Amino acid sequence: MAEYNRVSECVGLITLRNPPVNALSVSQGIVHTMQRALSDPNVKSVVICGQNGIFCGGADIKEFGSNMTGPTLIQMIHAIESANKPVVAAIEGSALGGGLELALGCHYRIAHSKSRLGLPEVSLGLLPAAGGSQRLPRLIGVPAALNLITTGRHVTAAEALQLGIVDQVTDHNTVDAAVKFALSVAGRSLDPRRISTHPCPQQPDLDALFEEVMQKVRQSARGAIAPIACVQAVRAAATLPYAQGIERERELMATLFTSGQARALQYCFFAERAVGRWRMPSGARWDTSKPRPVQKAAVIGLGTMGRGITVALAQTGLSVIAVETQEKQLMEAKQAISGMLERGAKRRGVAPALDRVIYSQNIQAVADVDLVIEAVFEDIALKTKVFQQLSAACKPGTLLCTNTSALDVDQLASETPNPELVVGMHFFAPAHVMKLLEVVYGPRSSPQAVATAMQLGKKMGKASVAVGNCRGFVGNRMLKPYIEEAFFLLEEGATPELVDQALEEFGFPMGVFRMSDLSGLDVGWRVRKGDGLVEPGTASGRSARIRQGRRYSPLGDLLCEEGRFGQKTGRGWYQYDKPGSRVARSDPWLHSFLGAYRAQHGLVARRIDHQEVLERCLYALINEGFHILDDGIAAGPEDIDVIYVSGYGWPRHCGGPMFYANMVGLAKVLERLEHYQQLHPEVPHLQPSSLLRRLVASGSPPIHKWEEAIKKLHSQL
Ligand SMILES: C/C=C(\C)C(=O)SCCNC(=O)CCNC(=O)[C@H](O)C(C)(C)COP(=O)(O)OP(=O)(O)OC[C@H]1O[C@@H](n2cnc3c(N)ncnc32)[C@H](O)[C@@H]1OP(=O)(O)O
Repeated sequence: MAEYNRVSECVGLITLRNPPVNALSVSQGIVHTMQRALSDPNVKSVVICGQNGIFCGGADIKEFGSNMTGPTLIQMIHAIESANKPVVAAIEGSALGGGLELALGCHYRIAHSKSRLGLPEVSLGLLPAAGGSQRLPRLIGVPAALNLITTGRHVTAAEALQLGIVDQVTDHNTVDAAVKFALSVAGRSLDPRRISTHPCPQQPDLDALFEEVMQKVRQSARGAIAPIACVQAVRAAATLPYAQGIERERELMATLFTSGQARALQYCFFAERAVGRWRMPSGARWDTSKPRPVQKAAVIGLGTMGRGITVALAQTGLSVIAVETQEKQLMEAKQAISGMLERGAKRRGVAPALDRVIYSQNIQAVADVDLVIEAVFEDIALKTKVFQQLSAACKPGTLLCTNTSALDVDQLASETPNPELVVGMHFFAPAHVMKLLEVVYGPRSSPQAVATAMQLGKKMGKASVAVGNCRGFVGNRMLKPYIEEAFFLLEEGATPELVDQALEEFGFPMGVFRMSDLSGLDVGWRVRKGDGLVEPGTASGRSARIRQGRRYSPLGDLLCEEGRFGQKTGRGWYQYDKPGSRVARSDPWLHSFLGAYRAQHGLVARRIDHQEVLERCLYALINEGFHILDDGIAAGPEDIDVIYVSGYGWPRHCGGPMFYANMVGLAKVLERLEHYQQLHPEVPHLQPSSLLRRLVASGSPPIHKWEEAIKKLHSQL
């Protein structure tokens, strides 16, 4: 996996060969090839590069679960650093994690201008434990190293040069430049080039710096342990001799390596890639379905969602026709979209894509686009009308996409002459920022339409997940029982503060009630009204809380009747200084309202602890996830987990709801659902899904075997 050649007569060239990213497999022969180069008297210096334009993507993450043998990365890098001939890293593509650590063990680093470097181990629940946490602060100073190691961000070659990580940046052939450089430094003393022998650059008030960074990291980590261990490791670099620092790095890594969080984060890494390999129940798949090229798109309806989608498309390099029928709204949208494009461009240091967007009041302007995204108000009659107009206005073959969070994609498709061209593209607000996109296929959507929407989503930088058509698709369908349980907990004695605190301690950025205040209580109220669940009046007792044969909490409706829509009205589950304010404060009115409500309904408040909040809200959500898998709406648990981690704030270090269920143990989840179902028989979403029961009965297979197990279980039905 490492090839050795001699070039320019006296330079040993070691090429890492382990496609696709030249990950450092432990069995790799770098040590062996290094020994060859060092023992060859004709070799004066050595260059290490990677094949196919990528230096090295780091340690092989797939190997983390297995028993690893052979020289450790630390030993290998140490051997390189102690070599008595100069070793130069020729960095193209990526030098990440163990890849950058290997480069830091080299005496010099030459990078291509388009390469990117970083220590992203923290995002896998780890720390740079091949000496990276000890060498980087010695090379670039404590503050910069802390920033890179605790965030895991990748830096450009230009920034790496500025920080002092690399010695030279080239626009030309990197290996040639490195070989030339290696020849020029042959014979020079290597002592000043061995980073591990340097002290960390002096830093005034080190304690205050670490305290400040630790506080910041704890706040943003939301329960993740790796960022904290990263700070501790850098602190060791700043305060201890290298050998002791390495020992501290090893201890910290040992704790992280076997933690559930590292497993969860590594699962997320692979799950994000797995969702790109989508498949539909019809048998259509990513690798046999060719996407259509999309150069020109249109967005219909320029409310909040339409504006965000327009910005996302334009920033991806597409020409966009943005349509809004009312002149005033069109002008307002134009101003807002231009502002968003300008701010985005400023952040990314590029020119704003203002001229990529053409504004029109006329739907006929979409005549020659390749794809349309309809983003009008969430009303089936209005969307149907728009779809009919689009079918008449667009050139044959134009893909028609609807941005809906709840409506039936198949029903809309049936209103067009070409239902195979219709898919849902469910964006999340703000659409140019949020990473998630649900691509919703109906029974008649063609594989090509799905492939095109998935590819467009990927180009926009979204985690795009293909899902089947059902009420709420995947994300919102699972959210419903989660929210309902939270309402029931309030009826039984909890407060919004208690529920939110439990969920935020678990790792959600916002608890369910703060989130509801942010998105607006009126949104759910409108949906419940549409479903015929909202009854005006003040009926009391148990029967008033049973609707359509199941337990129902009218608490949200009652708040809406009071005009409490959340942040936008300055009152909701919390109070705010003024409408639009974001700082939620506990509201005594709400507490006395809850007391009066319980009294009116004959409910006696009891003490509810965090564990009950988590079990009832999370297990109800997870249970719906099992229904979704059973129904074939999501092809596998990874699809659900990516949706929850990228769009719903599920803490990444818990891997997503299905991974979490797997980690807690399916039997335990089943037992707790059964327990709560006995206590609340009128709550159908606490009734364990038959798939969960069948998986437990078949011995609770690990998550990577669920898909196979589900296929087997389905074939037995
Ligand atoms: C201690 C720990 C140490 C010392 C470590 O080094 S931990 C690993 C640190 N490295 C990383 O976190 C880098 C992870 N990889 C990436 O960020 C990206 O893959 C990339 C920037 C290197 C390339 O990106 P891109 O071109 O978009 O390609 P993909 O991301 O789709 O990846 C292609 C396939 O390669 C697999 N892959 C990538 N990195 C690794 C790795 N380090 N170990 C094992 N496999 C890796 C990835 O899963 C893709 O596989 P398929 O999905 O195609 O099967």
